[in-house]
Amino acid sequence: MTSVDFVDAIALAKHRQNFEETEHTRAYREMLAAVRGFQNAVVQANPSPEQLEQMTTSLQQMQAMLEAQALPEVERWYGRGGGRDGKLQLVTPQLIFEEVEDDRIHAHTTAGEFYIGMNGAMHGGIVATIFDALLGRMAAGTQGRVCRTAYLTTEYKAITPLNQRLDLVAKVESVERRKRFVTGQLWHGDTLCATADALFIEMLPGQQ
Ligand SMILES: CCCCCCCCCC(=O)SCCNC(=O)CCNC(=O)[C@H](O)C(C)(C)COP(=O)(O)OP(=O)(O)OC[C@H]1O[C@@H](n2cnc3c(N)ncnc32)[C@H](O)[C@@H]1OP(=O)(O)O
Repeated sequence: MTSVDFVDAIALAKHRQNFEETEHTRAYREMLAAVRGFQNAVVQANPSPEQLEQMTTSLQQMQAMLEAQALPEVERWYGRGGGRDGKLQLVTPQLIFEEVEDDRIHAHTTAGEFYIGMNGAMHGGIVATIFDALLGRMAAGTQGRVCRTAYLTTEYKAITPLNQRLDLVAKVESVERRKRFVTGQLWHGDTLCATADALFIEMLPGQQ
C-alpha cells in the first residue's frame, strides 16, 4: 500500500485491523500500562523542587528517545490491537471486552485518578470518550465495519467513581442503510451513572 491509499479510511482501518500481538507488542502494552500508572501518580503528588527537576530531565530524555523513532500513523502500534484487552491506547482507561456480539457488547473498566473531574468524580469528557470508543466498537461489530461518529449524546445520571469497576453495555438499536443507531450504559454496581446514544455512519471508499 502506498501512502496515497491511506487517505482512504477503509484501506487504513483494514490495514490497522490486521495486527498480531507479539512479545514485542506485549512489551509495548506493558509500557503503556506504566504510562497510565505514571499519569495516575503525577496528578496525586506535589513533588519537591529537586524531585521535579530530576523528573523533568528524565522525561525529556525519554521524549527525545521516542521522537527519534517517530513513525507515520500507518506503521504505528498505537491505536491498534483488539481482543479482550482492547486497543493499545491511552485516551480512555483500558476497556476489557468480555462479550462481543454483532449487536451487543459487555465490557468493563476501572479508571484511575488521572481521569478525575472534581471531588472524586470522573471527568465528563472522559465518560463521553469512553462511550465513543465503546459504541464505535459496537458499530464496527464482529466484522470490523469502518464507521465514524456522526453524533454522540451523553446523559450524566450519577457520579461516575474512580478506582472502582465500571460495567459498560452497548447495543445496536437499528440499522438503516449506512446508519447504525447505537446506545450505551455505564454502570457502577446497581447504579446507572451515564447513558449514551449515537449514530455511526459506515464509511464509503475514498472517504477520510
Ligand atoms: C481510519 C480511521 C477510520 C476508523 C474510525 C474509527 C472511528 C472511531 C469513532 C470516531 O471517533 S470518528 C471521529 C469523530 N467523527 C468524525 O470526525 C466524523 C465527521 N463527519 C464526517 O466525516 C461525515 O459527516 C460522516 C462520514 C459522518 C457522514 O458523511 P457522509 O457524507 O458519508 O454521509 P451523508 O451526509 O451522506 O449521510 C449519510 C446518512 O447519515 C445521515 N447523517 C449524517 N450525519 C448525521 C447527523 N449528524 N445526524 C443525523 N443524521 C446524520 C444523513 O442524513 C444520511 O441519512 P440517509 O441515509 O437517511 O439519507
